[in-house]
Amino acid sequence: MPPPIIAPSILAADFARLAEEARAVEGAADWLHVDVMDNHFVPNLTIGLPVVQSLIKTSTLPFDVHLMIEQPERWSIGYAEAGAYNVTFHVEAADDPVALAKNLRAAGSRAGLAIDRDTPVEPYLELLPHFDTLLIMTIKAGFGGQAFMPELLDKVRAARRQVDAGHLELRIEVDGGIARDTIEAAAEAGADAFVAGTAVYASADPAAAVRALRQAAGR
Ligand SMILES: O=C(CO)[C@@H](O)[C@H](O)COP(=O)(O)O
Repeated sequence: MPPPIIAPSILAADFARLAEEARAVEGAADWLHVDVMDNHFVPNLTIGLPVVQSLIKTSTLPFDVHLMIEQPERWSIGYAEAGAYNVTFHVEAADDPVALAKNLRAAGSRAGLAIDRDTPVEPYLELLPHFDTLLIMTIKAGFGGQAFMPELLDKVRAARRQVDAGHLELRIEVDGGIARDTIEAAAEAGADAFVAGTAVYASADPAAAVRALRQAAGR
């Protein structure tokens, strides 16, 4: 497996200082994870395209945009055109996930498929060749600071088997409750990209927290 990706989630950052908070993990993090929520797909509201368009200009980090929104077809391409490295939408919200993945790639970003807590992964494994990342929620999407759910790692194991059997170039990303005491189990299950909000931004030294997570991932 390739070296782990550590992606701090700005959901746990100070929203009045987003550019500074992004800079605080430059040099330590691999990607910056940006949670977009619309208060419909999930019962929470964060930021949208105009904020991401501005924030992306202030950072050297690749942006890993996680759309927790209805109608991802309407908004996804705008994030790709804004320069996002990876744009992930939820399978539960998309009408035609493969068509949207193709459109994202054509617009210049990587394409990610997200699976929420209550959605099985098996029906979607055959779609993986069309994607660059598979984001498996290890909580219910919507809020940071929730407890990691180890029982959801069975989905990671199933995805890892599929990725390895098909020799796919796809990152398996986990999101929710990832911290120094949970990241190793996620890595052992087969995840190779890790989103962490609270574990990074509740720390007095976010860059050091990222380095500690990388070490705890064990690879
Ligand atoms: O997508 C989400 C929440 O829906 C996550 O990205 C959270 O932001 C992760 O936060 P922590 O669980 O690490 O605090």
